[in-house]
Amino acid sequence: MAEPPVIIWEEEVKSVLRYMDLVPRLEDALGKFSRRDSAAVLQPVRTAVPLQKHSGFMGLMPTYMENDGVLSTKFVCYYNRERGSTLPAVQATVVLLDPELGNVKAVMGGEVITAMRTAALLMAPGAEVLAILGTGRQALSHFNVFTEMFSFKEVRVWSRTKEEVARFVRSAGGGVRGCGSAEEAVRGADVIVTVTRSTEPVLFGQWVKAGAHVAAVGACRPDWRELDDVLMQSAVVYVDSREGALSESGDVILSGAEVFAELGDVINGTKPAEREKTTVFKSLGMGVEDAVSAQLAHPGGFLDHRLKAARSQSRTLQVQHGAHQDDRHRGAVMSDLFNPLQQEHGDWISVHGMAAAFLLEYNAIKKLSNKPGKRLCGSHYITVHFLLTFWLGAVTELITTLTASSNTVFRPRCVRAEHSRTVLRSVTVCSRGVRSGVGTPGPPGPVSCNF
Ligand SMILES: NC(=O)C1=CN([C@@H]2O[C@H](COP(=O)(O)OP(=O)(O)OC[C@H]3O[C@@H](n4cnc5c(N)ncnc54)[C@H](OP(=O)(O)O)[C@@H]3O)[C@@H](O)[C@H]2O)C=CC1
Ligand SMILES: O=C(O)C1=NCCCC1
Repeated sequence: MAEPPVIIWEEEVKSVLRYMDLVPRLEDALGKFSRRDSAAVLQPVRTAVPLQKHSGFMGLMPTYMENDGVLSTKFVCYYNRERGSTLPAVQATVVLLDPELGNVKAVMGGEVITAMRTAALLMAPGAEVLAILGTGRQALSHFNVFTEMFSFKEVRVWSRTKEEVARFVRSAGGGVRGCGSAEEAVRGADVIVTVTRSTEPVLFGQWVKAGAHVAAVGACRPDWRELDDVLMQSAVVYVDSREGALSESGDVILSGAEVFAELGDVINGTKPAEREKTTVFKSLGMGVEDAVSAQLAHPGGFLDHRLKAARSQSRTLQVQHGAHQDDRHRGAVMSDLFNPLQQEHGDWISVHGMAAAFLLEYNAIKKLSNKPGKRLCGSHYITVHFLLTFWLGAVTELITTLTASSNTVFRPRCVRAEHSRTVLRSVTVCSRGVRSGVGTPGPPGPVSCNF
């Protein structure tokens, strides 16, 4: 008999999913999708069931990845809420099934998955000014991932409600300029993200700087728009799915714009990323993105130990978002990369490092004590003890991080840090300064467009 399904709540999904794990899987999934190999990805266009009475629809997003043994569907309810409503626009649930038996293996909250997988597709290396139109849930996830991955000189935000702009600026913790109009936000921006529930254009081509990249995330029905015809017809248009765009995107359908490529085509190298031109990525969201995200968070999957840890500890592990300081990018990438490495591999190396430290200390003290006429005691002992444990602790942590990130036999898969945080804690406190000197690793490769 099949096991009963596991329920994974939003908080747990949030605690296990990280961009560093998600980004390469999304990249792989989008590439597979665009090859149109039905054994790699089978994903029909979303079925939308109108919820007329509530100004919304329920989207069904099934996906089968035969080669990977992943079968899933997302149910997503989207509502065009009344202005000022505090109810969420998107509610989602992802169901993972066993493709052979057909039983449900897991049911998980789909809002974090939706927010993270949507934002993770949009990258913009080298851009200096980011403009976000909209201040809701997607606006925040896009702000988080963009500012984690890239160092913008300026971030501007606009939404039609002044108070919402002020709230967004406050919650972003500084470094964001609230704008009084969409035009003010957009003029001169290198990257523009539209994340509104608008059904009419909010972004006009005449405002958009030549060579800018637009990530258009809202307007997901065939008669809804966020971008005007001028922009759609003058830009090079990328989509996540051609079929999806031609049946669901008002911006594509009503403007008559030509779809140049799917993101997967760029990943596969069959179509170029036209970096010098004005580009639009029209995002609608795909089931395969939810499938790989859910597979990541699923028990028994790649992040199983994080899920177990999150469940067994009263506190949950945190998805690190950038500190709102000048070094936000560096800090966020550092913590995103090093915390998991340390969590996964740190104990084993730290325990050995501490043992080595004590051995060295023992030998040093023995040697000093054996010198004719010398006896090591009192303050001398404390000095030697402090210097050795402090600095060796710091060096141990450095070695931990570097070893865990290497691809050698010194990276045992069985190592899990959750067993003995107490051992790590002292070392971590000692070596915080040393850690920040390890050097900034590059951010994970852009999922896709790399515009
Ligand atoms: N492509 C994808 O994969 C996904 C797309 N989406 C889409 O992203 C968009 C944002 O979703 P989400 O952040 O969850 O929604 P929220 O309700 O949290 O935020 C919506 C934002 O849009 C603004 N807005 C609403 N109506 C208008 C309008 N007529 N003109 C200008 N601004 C408006 C709101 O401003 P105010 O506060 O003033 O109302 C608010 O800032 C939606 O269109 C949704 O369909 C969502 C998930 C995935
Ligand atoms: O892909 C998704 O998930 C969504 N896309 C469009 C709007 C609702 C959620």
